[in-house]
Amino acid sequence: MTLLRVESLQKSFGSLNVTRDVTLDVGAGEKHVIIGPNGAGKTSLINQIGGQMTPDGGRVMIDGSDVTRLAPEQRARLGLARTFQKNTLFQRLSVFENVRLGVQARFGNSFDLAQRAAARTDVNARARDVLDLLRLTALAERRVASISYGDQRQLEIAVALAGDPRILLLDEPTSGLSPVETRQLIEIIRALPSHLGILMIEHDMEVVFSLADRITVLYYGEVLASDKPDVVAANERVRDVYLGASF
Ligand SMILES: Nc1ncnc2c1ncn2[C@@H]1O[C@H](COP(=O)(O)OP(=O)(O)OP(=O)(O)O)[C@@H](O)[C@H]1O
Repeated sequence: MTLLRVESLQKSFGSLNVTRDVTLDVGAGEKHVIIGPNGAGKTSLINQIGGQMTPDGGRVMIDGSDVTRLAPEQRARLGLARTFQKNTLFQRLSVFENVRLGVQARFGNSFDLAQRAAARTDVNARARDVLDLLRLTALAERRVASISYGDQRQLEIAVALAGDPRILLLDEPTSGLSPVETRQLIEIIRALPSHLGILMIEHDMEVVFSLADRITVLYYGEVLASDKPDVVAANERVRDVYLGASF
């Protein structure tokens, strides 16, 4: 089942075409990885899907609904969540409080006043479950500023997952991580709920090929290939312009 579909997306900054007729989709349970050289337009694409950037043409569909003109919060209500390249955590709050805010951002206002006490229990329970999923339970009471950079990157994913999304966009989740932290994150991403559709940007080829069900290669804003990992790895143009001789 297709959860996310991008159709003929176009975006230019003056004469620079950062997104050129990009079409791709992400199904339930699929891990779809976007690769491409620096400046290929990967983050611009994710920003248009997340609603942080408005495309000039084409459509973004979530579960069949056209969300191209919707604000990020409205897309979040339809089940889309994302992380950013830069850290967006509240450094002075605890790990637990950050995740709880993530739960409240999605569900907080919809709880009935008379159900406040029960709702608080639900929010806390949900936050605890998400911390568990991301293996952060032992750090729950620590202030974010006091935990490692690698744990903060995991926490960003926890916050994104707090609202129980159906589609998760990850912008270079392993950037800046050590090899050990990277391997741990691969395991965590593998163990995320099986119904979740994931679209992620990644540079580390070990991560790409150990996680991806499908790979889309962007080159100067255009889709060069979009297929299963072995097919993409064997694609001559992809090897010429990006992967090189080692793959
Ligand atoms: N708001 C903007 N205004 C003008 N140019 C922009 C803007 N955002 C991005 N660009 C340009 O669009 C091109 C694509 O940038 P983008 O960040 O999407 O690429 P990327 O593939 O994510 O790169 P990287 O791998 O380095 O993160 C770059 O040349 C960038 O300078």
